[in-house]
Amino acid sequence: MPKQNPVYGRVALIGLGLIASSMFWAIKRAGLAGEVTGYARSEATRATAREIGLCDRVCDSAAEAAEGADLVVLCVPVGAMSAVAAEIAPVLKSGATVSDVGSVKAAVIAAIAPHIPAGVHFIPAHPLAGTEHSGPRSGFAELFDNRWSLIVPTAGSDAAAVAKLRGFWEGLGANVEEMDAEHHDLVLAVTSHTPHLIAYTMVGVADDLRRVTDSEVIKYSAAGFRDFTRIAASDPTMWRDVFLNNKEATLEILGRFTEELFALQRAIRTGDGDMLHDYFTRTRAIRRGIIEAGQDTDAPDFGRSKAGS
Ligand SMILES: NC(=O)C1=CN([C@@H]2O[C@H](COP(=O)(O)OP(=O)(O)OC[C@H]3O[C@@H](n4cnc5c(N)ncnc54)[C@H](O)[C@@H]3O)[C@@H](O)[C@H]2O)C=CC1
Ligand SMILES: O=C(O)C(=O)Cc1ccc(O)cc1
Repeated sequence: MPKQNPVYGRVALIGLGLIASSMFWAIKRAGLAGEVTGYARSEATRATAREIGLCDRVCDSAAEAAEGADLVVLCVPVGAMSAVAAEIAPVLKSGATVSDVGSVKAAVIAAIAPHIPAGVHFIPAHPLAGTEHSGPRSGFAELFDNRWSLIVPTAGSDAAAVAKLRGFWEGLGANVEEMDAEHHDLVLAVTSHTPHLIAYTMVGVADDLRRVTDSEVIKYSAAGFRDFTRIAASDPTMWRDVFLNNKEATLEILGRFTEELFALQRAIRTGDGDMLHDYFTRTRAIRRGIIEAGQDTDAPDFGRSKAGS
């Protein structure tokens, strides 16, 4: 029997993929809403949602799902946010909150904000939790447990509405912090966006090489490369939109990455073992710092016990 602790009367989830389906199961787990409506663009996704009981009511348009909702969460790829916001704008009820879960914030705010009518709160958010899977069957209630969810209030955001959204995300299991959009986009460019691009590149290089080495790249792939392939299996539409909409920060970090890579390349070519050793010692300390701060819930135990050696 789920706990009953409703924060909103009705919640509408637009775009029924990994994040929305995880939100739905977590909402039900904690009883955070009286009713959850949902909409996805494709008929097949709506049919799947109805089949698996994803949402109390699956609607045939975004406007139908959003009408009368107290909280509307846009869970579509970043590039689709503007069109969805325009579609729901006329039916939003006064006092409602519109939020989103997009991986980029400045561009998403610019895309959504112009459509938000007076009397409706707009409070962007971004859960830092996900997997390489997508679609309505990929979600699970525990996705946000003990993960960060960043709330990015816009100019003039209503404090009570922000506090309510914070309580909602905490009810979903997340730890909540507030951050401004530009800072968010730079931090995410370092911690998520550029690493994804590097994983895509590495798997692409291996794929080119596979033509030379036949199937050995797959057969003998070690843990590091397997991690890259997991990340590189992420949804192409979502990640295309992330890079097109967090251009400046990603290019800035990619520029720095390239400089470091050239420095390491030079050290290898010139046989500068000290440089390589110093560099890897510094990066190992960063990893250990993350584990000691308890910020890597997936880290195996040996990571902690060896941290002082
Ligand atoms: N996948 C991840 O690890 C994370 C994703 N995000 C963000 O969450 C959002 C959703 O991502 P996922 O749930 O992973 O994607 P997903 O691909 O699993 O689901 C997206 C859903 O939106 C629907 N959709 C696409 N365009 C639409 C439109 N114009 N109108 C209505 N529905 C539309 C798709 O049919 C699909 O059901 C994205 O903005 C992404 O940047 C945030 C945190 C983590
Ligand atoms: O699966 C992974 O490794 C992730 O990095 C998950 C993720 C992907 C996109 C986000 O905006 C936030 C988290």
